[in-house]
Amino acid sequence: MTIKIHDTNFSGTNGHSPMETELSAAKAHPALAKPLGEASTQEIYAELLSRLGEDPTRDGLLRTPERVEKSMAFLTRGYTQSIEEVLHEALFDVDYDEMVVVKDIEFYSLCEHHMLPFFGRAHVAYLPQGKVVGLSKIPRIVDVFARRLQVQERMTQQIAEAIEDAVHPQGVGVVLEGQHLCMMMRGVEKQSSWTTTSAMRGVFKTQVQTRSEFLSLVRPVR
Ligand SMILES: Nc1nc2c(ncn2[C@@H]2O[C@H](COP(=O)(O)OP(=O)(O)OP(=O)(O)O)[C@@H](O)[C@H]2O)c(=O)[nH]1
Ligand SMILES: [Zn+2]
Repeated sequence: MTIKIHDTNFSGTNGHSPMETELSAAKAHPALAKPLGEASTQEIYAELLSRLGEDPTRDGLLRTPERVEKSMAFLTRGYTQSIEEVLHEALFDVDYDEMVVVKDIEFYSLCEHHMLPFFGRAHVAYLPQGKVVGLSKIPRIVDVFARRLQVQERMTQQIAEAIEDAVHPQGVGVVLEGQHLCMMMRGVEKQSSWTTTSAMRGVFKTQVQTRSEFLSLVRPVR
C-alpha cells in the first residue's frame, strides 16, 4: 500500500524554535494530574521503567535512564539547531540555471503521535536563479527537520520552505518516502507500506515539464 499525498498545505511554521519549545513544555499537560516538581529527566525515565513492570535497579537497566536521556537528546537535536547556523553562509553566487538534485538522502525521524521512528529517503531539487547552496547543506537541512517530532507532510514542507528562503530559487521540489514503525510494529501492522509526500514550489508547481524532469530524475521506486 502506498499513500501519496501531494502538495499538502500544512500551515506549520518552520518547526519550533528552542524558545517556543521551552514555552510549550512549560504548560501543564492534561495527563499530568500532579506537577512532577523537581524530578529530573532520568528520574522520570526510571519511573517509567517501573510503571512498565520493570525493575529499574537491576544491572541491565541501571544506566538506561541516562542512556535514554542522551539518546532522546540526539534524536530531537533539531530543536536546538537553526537553518542559519546549518547553512553557515555556504551560499554562492553562481550563474547556473539548470536543476540541482540531491536524491536518496536517508533520514530518521520520530512521529509526533507515538514517538516511534519513521525513516526513509528524501529527494530535494531546486532551479537556481543566481545563487546556489553548498551541497552538503541540503542533507543537513533535511536533518534539522527530521530530528524533531514530526509528521511526514510537515517535514516535507519545511524542507522546501528552508531551501526557498535560503536561495530564492525559481522553484523547489521535495519528495519524501518513508516507512512508519507505528504502522509496522503496532497499530495497523502493515510491513510493506510506504508513504510518499511531496512539496512543489515555484516552477516545480507551475511547470509540468520541470516537475516531470525532477520526478524522472529521482524516480521514486515505490
Ligand atoms: N498524516 C500523518 N499521520 C501520521 C504520521 N505518523 C503517524 N501518523 C498517524 O497518526 C494517526 C494517529 O491516529 P490515532 O487514532 O489518534 O492514534 P492510534 O489509535 O494510535 O491509531 P492507529 O495507529 O491507527 O492505531 C495514525 O493514523 C498514524 O498512522 C505522519 O507522518 N503523517
Ligand atoms: Zn505514529
